Amino acid sequence: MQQAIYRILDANLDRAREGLRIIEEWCRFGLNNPSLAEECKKMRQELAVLHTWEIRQARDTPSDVGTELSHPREETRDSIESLLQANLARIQEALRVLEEYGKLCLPEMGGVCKSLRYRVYTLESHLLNSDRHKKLYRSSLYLVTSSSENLLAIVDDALRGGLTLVQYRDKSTDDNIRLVKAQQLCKLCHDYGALLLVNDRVDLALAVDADGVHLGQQDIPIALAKEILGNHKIVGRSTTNPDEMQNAIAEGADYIGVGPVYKTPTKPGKEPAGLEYIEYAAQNCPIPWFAIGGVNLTNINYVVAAGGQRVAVVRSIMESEQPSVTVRQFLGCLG
Ligand SMILES: Cc1ncc(COP(=O)(O)OP(=O)(O)O)c(N)n1
Ligand SMILES: Cc1nc(C(=O)O)sc1CCOP(=O)(O)O
Ligand SMILES: [Mg+2]
Repeated sequence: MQQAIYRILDANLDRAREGLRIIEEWCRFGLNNPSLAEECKKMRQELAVLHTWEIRQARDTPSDVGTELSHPREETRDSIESLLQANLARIQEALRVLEEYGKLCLPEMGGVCKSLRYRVYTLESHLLNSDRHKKLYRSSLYLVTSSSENLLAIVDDALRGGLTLVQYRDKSTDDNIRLVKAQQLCKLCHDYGALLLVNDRVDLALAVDADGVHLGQQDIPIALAKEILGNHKIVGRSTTNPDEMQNAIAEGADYIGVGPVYKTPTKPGKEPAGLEYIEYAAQNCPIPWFAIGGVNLTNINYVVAAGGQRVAVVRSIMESEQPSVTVRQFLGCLG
């Protein structure tokens, strides 16, 4: 019995690791995307740790009745997409098997493989999904809104300046008005081909068919938000330190907020994480991340020097006399 389970684990650890290597090669040589390639490599390494001597010892290839079995569809691939799709599915299947059989004898394997499966879903979104994730990748400036009578006019002007990512953040308005504003913002952003995410509220994001939601540390699990919104939508998470970053990645976040970089009245009482955390993110974060908190046109060069390539701002744009000009200036600094 134990021997049979170890053989299953051995075969599926191999499948998952091979599948990841195939995806990694495309990220590295096809997309020239070092962060996605690094994420694949990290996942392979985590699986390698689980692939212990005892499990490898159980291998018995000559008596494996499955080595000759292959589906005709595995013999040909008609595009890179179908190759990626097939291998991502293979990795997900293998991780599911590892999760289930691992529970019988190696309890820690279940948890690790579950988290890896979420990360593979995120990888899949970045590689295959819609324009939405590509737009997220390409966005270097993220406007997080604050309450304003001129909300739509400010966002409109900022979009004219080239902004491609907006978060509707409104902590105090009544829900019936919030719903209307979220609808209006969603339409406005989509008219410009930009993305709209809703802060905190998965229900509002669902109701207006927004592109996703931004969740804080106290909000619901990312997997649940994706169950509600669909895996094709974007879910982001705020982080203030490396542990929160690693948890968000393990949970399958599509992007994270990294901050506060500086003390900011927009988020009173939240101690700055500083440029050190930006440097950490630059070295360690494989998914898109946005430096947030007190970032403006005067200090953005420090953020960029620390490795920040994307920033999220509230006041710098919401309080600007000319949002479109400010957007262009930010985009100029972010290259
Ligand atoms: C891009 C981005 N990063 C961080 C936050 C902050 O989220 P949270 O910690 O949930 O705080 P509130 O914004 O809800 O007050 C964010 N909104 N966006
Ligand atoms: C909404 C928010 N979240 C932060 C975090 O660090 O999680 S800092 C922040 C406020 C950012 O506003 P401004 O650009 O006006 O300083
Ligand atoms: Mg929040």
